[in-house]
Amino acid sequence: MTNSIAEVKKPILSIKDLSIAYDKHYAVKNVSVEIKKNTVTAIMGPSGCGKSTLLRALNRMHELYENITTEGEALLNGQNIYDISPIKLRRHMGMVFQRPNPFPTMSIYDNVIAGYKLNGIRTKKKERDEIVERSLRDVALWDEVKDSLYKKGTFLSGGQQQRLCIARALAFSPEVILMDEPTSALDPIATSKVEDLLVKLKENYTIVLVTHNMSQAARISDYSLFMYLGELVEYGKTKNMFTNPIDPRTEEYLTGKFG
Ligand SMILES: Nc1ncnc2c1ncn2[C@@H]1O[C@H](COP(=O)(O)OP(=O)(O)OP(=O)(O)O)[C@@H](O)[C@H]1O
Repeated sequence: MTNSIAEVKKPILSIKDLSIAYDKHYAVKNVSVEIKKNTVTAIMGPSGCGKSTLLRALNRMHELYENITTEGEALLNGQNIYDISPIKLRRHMGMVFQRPNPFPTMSIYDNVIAGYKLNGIRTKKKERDEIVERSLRDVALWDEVKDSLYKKGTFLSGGQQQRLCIARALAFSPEVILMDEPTSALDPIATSKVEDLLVKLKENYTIVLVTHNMSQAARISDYSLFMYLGELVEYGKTKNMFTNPIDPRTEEYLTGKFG
């Protein structure tokens, strides 16, 4: 069900009849939705409703597992993500996880540039320096770490580590950043910094954010999806969904009746 609003922004990602099953159990069922460019879109819903499964499918993370089947399609700028190699796709669609996970043996600098190194992409030192500075500036971390770039990433606070992981995702200048509860392991101050950052980043990127935190979705997302038992129950402008949900299940969830 879609909130009836004049849609002005262009879709960057079109998900069509996407279903994902673990063995024979469907965790995501026939989801179709268009994610608009330069927005923050929140995926909400009670535990186990398929939020992370849907997000991971967009980055083709399920293919490594034989028991997981994916049906339907997802188009990035009109191109089927299954027609792009996973490595190339991940340059266009970065991923940030729940727990900050900088590579523990690498310096801050090497963490930011890790995607290039791990994929064997050769770059000149000057170019690498520029990518590292740009990415760290984008996450408002440059001033905090510019004098300690060669210290280990794990020396940073939890919130700084998460911003470092976002910088690592930004190093390839992706179009879309997929985020799976990126603030759930952070304290309120670090959470608020990451939220401010996401609102700024949407000027240049499109953000798809799985969150358990309804007030976070209300604060920073432009559009929201509400999922229940693997189905997309409702999609629309966050403001409309929170003030005037269409489906009774959305209303029950938003008013804390379950989840
Ligand atoms: N690797 C897996 N193997 C089998 N079943 C899985 C696997 N991962 C998830 N599931 C099942 O798929 C369903 C959806 O899980 P998923 O993690 O996508 O939900 P979620 O909405 O992200 O939950 P949460 O909010 O608790 O993280 C659940 O029933 C879950 O048990």
